[in-house]
Parts: sequence; C-alpha cells; structure tokens
Amino acid sequence: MRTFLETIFAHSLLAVLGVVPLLIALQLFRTYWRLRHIPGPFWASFTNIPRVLWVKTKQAHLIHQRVHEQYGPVVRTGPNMVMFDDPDAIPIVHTMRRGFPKAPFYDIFKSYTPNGGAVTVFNATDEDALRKIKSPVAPFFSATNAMAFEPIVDEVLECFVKNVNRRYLQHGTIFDLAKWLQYYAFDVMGMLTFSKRYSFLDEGEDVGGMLGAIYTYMENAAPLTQMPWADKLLFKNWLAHAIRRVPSLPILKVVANAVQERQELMEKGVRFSGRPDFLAKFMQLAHENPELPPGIVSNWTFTNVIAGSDSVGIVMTTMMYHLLQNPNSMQKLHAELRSANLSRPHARLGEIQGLPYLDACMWESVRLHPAFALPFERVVPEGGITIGDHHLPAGTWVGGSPYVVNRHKKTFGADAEFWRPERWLEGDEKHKNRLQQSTLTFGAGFRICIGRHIGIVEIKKMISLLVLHYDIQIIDPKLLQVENWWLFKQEGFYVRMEKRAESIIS
Ligand code: HEM
Repeated sequence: MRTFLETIFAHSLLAVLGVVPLLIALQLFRTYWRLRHIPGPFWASFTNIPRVLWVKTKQAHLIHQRVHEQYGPVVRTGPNMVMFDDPDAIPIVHTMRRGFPKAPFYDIFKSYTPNGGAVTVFNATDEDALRKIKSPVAPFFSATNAMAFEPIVDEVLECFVKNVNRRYLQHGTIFDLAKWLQYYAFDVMGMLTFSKRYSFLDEGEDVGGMLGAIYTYMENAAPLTQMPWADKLLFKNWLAHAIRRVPSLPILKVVANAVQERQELMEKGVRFSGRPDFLAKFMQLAHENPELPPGIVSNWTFTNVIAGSDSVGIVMTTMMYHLLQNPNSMQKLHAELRSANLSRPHARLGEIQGLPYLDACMWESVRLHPAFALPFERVVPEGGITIGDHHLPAGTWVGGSPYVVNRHKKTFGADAEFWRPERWLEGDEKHKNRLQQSTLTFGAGFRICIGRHIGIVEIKKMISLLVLHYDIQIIDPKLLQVENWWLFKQEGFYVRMEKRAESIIS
C-alpha cells in the first residue's frame, strides 16, 4: 500500500510532467506568434541556434544572401531578429537621432563588471552612457583633424617601404601583402593614438601574437553575438567570473602600459613634449572633466586601437586585390595618379583626395568587402517601425548585413556582385551620395563610424604609394581566404613586388 507521502509525490510528479511541457509549448508558441508575419526559415521562429551555426561556418554573409534570395527583402532569422536587404531601410533603422539603441549583440564585446559590463563608444547599448563618453571626443575625429595626422601616416609609410624593400624586393621574395597592410594599419593607429609603433613593420611579423589573439577573440565572440543570453550564462556572471580568468588581449596590455607611462609623467608634473596625439587629448579632457567615469582614458584609447586598425587593413587588402585582378582598373588608376603630378616620395593628401578614380576604387572596395560583415543589430523603439510591407513591433532586433545590403541590385546595378569602380562615376554628385548612403560598411546615422575620415586618409595614402611606385604580381588569386567572424578578414594574399622604373622611393 502507498504511504501518504508516496501518494503526494506521485500526484506532484504527474502534475509536473503535465505542466512543464505545456509551459514549454506555450512559450514556444508565444515566441513564434510575435513575428509570425515575417517570412523566414522555420526553426528561426523558435530558436537562435540556426544563426549561431551560420556564423560558425565562417561564411554567414553567403548564408544571409541565400536567405534573402529565398524569403525576400525582410526575413526573420531568429525568434526576435529580423534582417533587411534594401538600403531604403537604412535611414529607418540607423536614424540620426537617438532612440534606436544597439541590441544585446554588442554586450558580447563588453568585459564583465558586476554592474553590466564595461561600456565603450563602440559597444554602448545605453544611449545616456554613450552620450557622456562620446560627445567630448567626437570632434577629435573630424575630417579636418584627420588631415592633421598626415605627417604621422607618412612616417609609418616610410617604415613600410623601408622594410618591404629590404626584405622582399631584392630577391623577388613572395610575401602576404594582407599581413603587411594590417601591420601598417596597426602601427599607424598606435602612432596616432599614443605615439608608439608595435614594431610589426620592423620585425615583419605579428610580434607576441598580438594580432592573432584579436582574431581568436573574434572567433569565440562572433557566434555568441547571435545568442547573447548564452554569453551571460557562460561568461558574464559573477560565478563564471570568479572561477575562470578571462585573459586580456595582449595588445591591450601594450596600450595600457603606454597610458600608464604617460599618466606617471603627468603625475610627476612632466609635460608631454611629443606631438599632440589622441592620448594627450584624452588625458587633457579627463583632467578638465573630473565627472567623467574613472578609467575613461584607457577606455577611449583601447577603442581606437580595436575599432580602427584591422578595419583599415581589410579595406586596403580588398582594394589591392581587385586592382591586381582587374588590370584595366589598375592601369586607369596608375594613369590618374601619374597625371596628377604628385609630390614624391609621398603624395600629399590634398593632391590625392579629390582624384575621382582613386575615390571610386576606394568606395567600390568598401562596398564589396565590408570589414564587419554581420548585421548591425538595433532594438526597435516604442511604436514599432515599418520596413517595406512589414510592421516590426517595439523590442524586435533589426539589422541589415552590410555584405547583402551593399549588393542590392536595384540600387547598385545588375552587376552589384562584381568589381566595377565606374559605377561611382556614372552620374552627378547626388548619384554618388546616394550610393554612399546606401553602403552600410561604416554603419550609418547616429552610430556611424566616427573614425572613417582617418581610415580614408590611411587607405588613400597607402594605395597611391603602392600603385605609383611598385609593379605587383599576385601569385595565385585562389589562395586568398576570407573568414567572417564579424571581422571579415582576408589571408593568403601572396604577391611578388618590384619597384617601377620611375619610382624614387628607397
Ligand atoms: C576604414 C575602415 C573602417 C571601417 C570599415 C569601420 C567600420 C565601422 C563600423 C561598421 C562601425 C559601426 C558599427 C555598428 O554600428 O555596430 C564603426 C564604428 C566606430 N568606429 Fe570605425 N571603421 C573604420 C575605421 C575606424 C577608425 C580608423 C577608427 C578610429 C580612429 C574607428 C573608430 C570607430 C568608433 C569609435 C566607432 C563607434 C562609433 C559609435 O558607436 O558611435 N573606425 N566603424
């Protein structure tokens, strides 16, 4: 005979066995129901697992493209995530005013703190917190200030030339140009930000594995961006933090040392006698505004280094790759640069900035290969929004993949998949502006990349130098590999270079 306790246990067990599946079914139904009017893959209505797996293939950009081809311009890719492919949606989602915050995608890039994660200008999801740390520094990134950095860029260019010539030109040695463009981009950013190079160019290698570590970090972080609660569960909580030490990126240690050195000088009353780099400006700002959060100087400095280095390297690699694959474009650009009667050895920015074909090649590279190639997710505000025929309720995460949006055929032409810089020159200034505003590579609206003017200076200076002074031969275009861990990086861009007869650089 059953005891009283056994009877209670049996009834409770039956109740639990009945209620739990019911609750799960209800929750799944609720999840599905909210965005049931948006087409998309079946499982995406219930779980984010498909989009995590897409990112894990390293080729999510191609899957996003296929998903749009199959389901249309507005697609549900997760229980609460909707993607668009039409540039017309850019001003709806990436507004110029506040009120359309970044989604929890960006929480993955915040290091853990008990009160919600360390916020930087890049990863801030709370717009009040963003305003406090972004408004004071935004003017430093203006187009005019970017031009003032030109002498520093020239110095690093010289270092690039010296080391590439010494190592590879004499015996026609093959090397990976993508790596060297990345070294240049990092060394420029180190110089602009805290007046130090990391010595990648001098040593001709990824010193201390600093760059590799950034990539490994992105490889781990990118899948989590698609399921942010998993990051909270696995890494961003006090327990996980107590039992495992999250290793800091080695490059940030170099940056932290530079900041500390400068702070020690300041405390000793020694005035920094170097050029007014970003760090000097950040320190002065923090000194004059004690209400700014502690650690803000390191925070701004880290953001510059992380946001503004790999991205620039990626654009330059794209541009050189397509120029070498398209001799007609290379010849046109070479002819334009030659007839511009440029200063030697380094063209002045004022001389190259307005060159139409150089500009067209740059924008075509920016369009074809966005340095960050997953959707820039935002949270739909109160009242919802409408994209095409689809209403998205408040709280939905929405974003476009720059890779897909930048290939929108109605906007960019039937040949949008291919390299054709001329598309940027086939109309008046209005046409070019429209294409630029339809390109999502730098983001858009209120959170558009603030460093883009600086990036463009670095890119145009380097490409002019390479095209004007070197004959470059690509070894095997098929060796170029691309992997998309949000950072959309290339590798295996093997070339042989020799100086052009008319070159005067040594
Ligand atoms: C030319 C190559 C570059 C590309 C393709 C690029 C791309 C981007 C993109 C896509 C965003 C917005 C991301 C989003 O909405 O989630 C962004 C933001 C940002 N970028 Fe860049 N970037 C480049 C160069 C730079 C440079 C050189 C710097 C620093 C000097 C920089 C600093 C920043 C910062 C601070 C933000 C955050 C702005 C905000 O959220 O308000 N970027 N960048």
